Amino acid sequence: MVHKGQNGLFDALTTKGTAFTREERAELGLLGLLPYAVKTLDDQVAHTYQEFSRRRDDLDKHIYLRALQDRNETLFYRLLAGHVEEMLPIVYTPTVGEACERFSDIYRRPRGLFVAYPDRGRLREVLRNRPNRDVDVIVVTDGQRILGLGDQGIGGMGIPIGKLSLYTLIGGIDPARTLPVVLDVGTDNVERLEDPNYLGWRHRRIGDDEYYAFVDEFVTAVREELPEVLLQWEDFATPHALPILERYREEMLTFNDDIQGTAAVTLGALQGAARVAGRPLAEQQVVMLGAGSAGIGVLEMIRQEMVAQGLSDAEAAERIWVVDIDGLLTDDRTGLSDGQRRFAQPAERVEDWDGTGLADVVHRVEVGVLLGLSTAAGAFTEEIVREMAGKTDRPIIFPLSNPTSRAEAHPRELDEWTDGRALVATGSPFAPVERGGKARRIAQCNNVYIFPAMGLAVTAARATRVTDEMMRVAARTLGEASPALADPAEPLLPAWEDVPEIATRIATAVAVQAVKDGVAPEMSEDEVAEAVRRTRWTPEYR
Ligand SMILES: NC(=O)c1ccc[n+]([C@@H]2O[C@H](COP(=O)([O-])OP(=O)(O)OC[C@H]3O[C@@H](n4cnc5c(N)ncnc54)[C@H](O)[C@@H]3O)[C@@H](O)[C@H]2O)c1
Ligand SMILES: O=C(O)C[C@H](O)C(=O)O
Ligand SMILES: [Mn+2]
Repeated sequence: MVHKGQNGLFDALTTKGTAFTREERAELGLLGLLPYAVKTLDDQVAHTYQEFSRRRDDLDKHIYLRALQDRNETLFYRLLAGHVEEMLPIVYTPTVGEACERFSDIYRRPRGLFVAYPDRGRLREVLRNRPNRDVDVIVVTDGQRILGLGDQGIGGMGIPIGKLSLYTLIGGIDPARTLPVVLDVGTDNVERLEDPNYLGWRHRRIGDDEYYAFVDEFVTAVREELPEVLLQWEDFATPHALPILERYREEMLTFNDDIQGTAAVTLGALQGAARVAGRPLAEQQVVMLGAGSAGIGVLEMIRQEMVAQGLSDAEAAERIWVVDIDGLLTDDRTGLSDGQRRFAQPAERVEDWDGTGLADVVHRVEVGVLLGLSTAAGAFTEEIVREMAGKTDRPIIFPLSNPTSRAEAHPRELDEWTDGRALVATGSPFAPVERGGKARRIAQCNNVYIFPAMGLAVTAARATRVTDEMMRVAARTLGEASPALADPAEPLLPAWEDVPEIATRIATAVAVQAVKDGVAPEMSEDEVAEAVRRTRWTPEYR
């Protein structure tokens, strides 16, 4: 619906700005409110691209695009769609990390919901005030673990905004049906607390009892106001992430992207890598640096895959080695969570080792797959990588920590230290690596390959739960689209221009699985495909 007059001009979801025709201007009471010239959407795209290109640094570019999004969403998405590879790192990782750190400084206009602890008891009212009535997808964070940048308090809001932009760009979710949310439960980031510009509740983070009660009030309000919405949890600190997921996942349509989305994309990328390496996952020794919710989530899915390939639970666990800040996870360690304990090696297996750091593990184990979800920049050192490369023909090495400044290794180094034999995927985007005069694109193993498709799937299928099997199907469908399957010299994951198409494929397969799992109304495969097609929103003036 297009509003009349000034209001219509400033409604970002429906405005056409200078593209309102003479007739529309007359009909909508806009005569005189716009400069005379009438532009087309394509003219506007060309113009905004030119302006975008004039911004000096990436944060300026981010600010420019965010302002455009607040002004004219159709134009924003049309511009993005034509320049995905160039603009993804601007609206999303890594630049969104900086935008979160500087959120209060660069703040211009509100977007979504700021759900603050002092408003507890009134969250139903807060939810009712939401800017968009009908919502398909909520992304919510509490800002405590923003990428590998730690606690950003309210600044974490940049992440739900960025992720939802990709739900639309890649998954075709109507931007009028998205809702970014930040739970403002204080911050322990002293820099933010002392910053006069800080826009959040200036308070230390609340204790766990108050915290879980507040999350519960929020979830209750969401379920009352938007009973069918997909609620995606994002960038919660590990001690809260899994308890929250387990508390709500059987009761409503919800998933945790850092745990489940990351696992699915990693498994997808490993599918291509294992094929090129000529060795199935179940025959690999896997080493993970980092035992947070992301790392453990990935390993859970890897173990399930190894079991699907014929191993017992125990045999799979034997092949998985997890190293955290205190060294290898072993069963004599205290203070491990249940999730971590499932991957703890028997202490006697390592009793004659000199140490249990990453270098020791790589030295002792015939490691074929090395994964990093640790935030430990540079932790995959030359010595470690060279040692691993001596043990296997095609070492599979994924430095997955974000943003770029937290990556466990640079792909150029991995290429050099392994004479080009390493099969690499990174969490953040990196420039192509040159070898023998040829530039090779580096796959970005980031949950952005999964969550937009998941949103499209559950929206189209009207699913009521996100099952593990739906996540596995997403991983498998992505894995089958790996360019490396056809040509081992190609990247492990599809190119960005193909990703919206592949998201449709993933969404269709996931929606079919939702029906099979009994968490979506009965539909034939054709009906599912048609529902997915119909759900997809495209940026054009209507
Ligand atoms: N590529 C993706 O799609 C993706 C998805 C989710 C998370 N991530 C990234 O993964 C990282 C971790 O996320 P998380 O939520 O699990 O974080 P977390 O802080 O809970 O976990 C970090 C883990 O790494 C360990 N660690 C930290 N420093 C270390 C060091 N120097 N040596 C060895 N181990 C060390 C910690 O002990 C902990 O087990 C973040 O950088 C995040 O951006 C990437
Ligand atoms: O946000 C990203 O780029 C991926 C992931 O969700 C992360 O937390 O690092
Ligand atoms: Mn995340």
